[in-house]
Amino acid sequence: MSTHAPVITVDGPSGAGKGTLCMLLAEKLGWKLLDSGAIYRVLALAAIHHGVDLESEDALVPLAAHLDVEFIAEGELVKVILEGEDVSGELRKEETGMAASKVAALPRVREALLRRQRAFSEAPGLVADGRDMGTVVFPQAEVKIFLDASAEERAERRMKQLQQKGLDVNFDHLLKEIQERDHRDRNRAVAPLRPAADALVLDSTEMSIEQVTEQALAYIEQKLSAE
Ligand SMILES: Nc1ncnc2c1ncn2[C@@H]1O[C@H](COP(=O)(O)OP(=O)(O)OP(=O)(O)O)[C@@H](O)[C@H]1O
Ligand SMILES: Nc1ccn([C@@H]2O[C@H](COP(=O)(O)O)[C@@H](O)[C@H]2O)c(=O)n1
Repeated sequence: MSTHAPVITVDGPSGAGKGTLCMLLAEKLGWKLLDSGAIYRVLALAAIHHGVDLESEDALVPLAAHLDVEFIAEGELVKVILEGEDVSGELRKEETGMAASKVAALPRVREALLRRQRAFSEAPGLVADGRDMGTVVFPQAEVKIFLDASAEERAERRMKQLQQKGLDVNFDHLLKEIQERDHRDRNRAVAPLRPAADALVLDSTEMSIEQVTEQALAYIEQKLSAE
């Protein structure tokens, strides 16, 4: 007998705060967490390591279908092992995000990664972070949130995040990269970034992490108690 596990989806553009919110929600609810962006990032890294063209759908599909990756939770951090190698640092780089958005635009690549993402759903529940969690991967999700923020605010947040890691970054360059990735993610032919029709849209431009979490939790409580 299969047991139904509830799903909360959080979609939105890069730097809107999805990862931060999803981690807090998963911790608070004691639910599993899916960082679907990490899967696209791992695929992009596998392609780069094997010298595979990021636009060659024929070469990327078998790589996606046989990705040898392990996500190991270590407290608040997740160690990512690709083909036996720790790629956690490389995974979070801006250029890896850009490469991920190129492979993510290919329809058969997305198809090849669908089952792997759906397999994360298990009791007592799943919090899923991505671009198409509420529209394609978990259309039946009990709660859907679309977290947004202006591109300028997202570039500002990313700049602070990278500066905290000791990196020297340029705001205009970051903003341009964010806008380019937004454009690719929003305009691709398959699973474009957009809110599901039944999602709560939260614009976090002028909200703190605490305010976003509070509003999300209130909405989740309301939706789950109405089930
Ligand atoms: N409401 C907020 N106000 C200010 N800073 C925020 C807010 N939400 C998140 N941040 C900060 O912004 C940065 C980016 O957040 P996060 O990584 O959660 O975004 P994301 O949407 O998951 O991005 P990506 O899709 O690229 O992984 C982090 O440093 C985080 O602490
Ligand atoms: N459900 C998803 C998740 C991610 N992507 C693509 O991967 C890129 C990297 O995602 P991050 O959340 O880790 O920044 C992103 O720009 C998308 O192109 C996706 O298509 N679908």
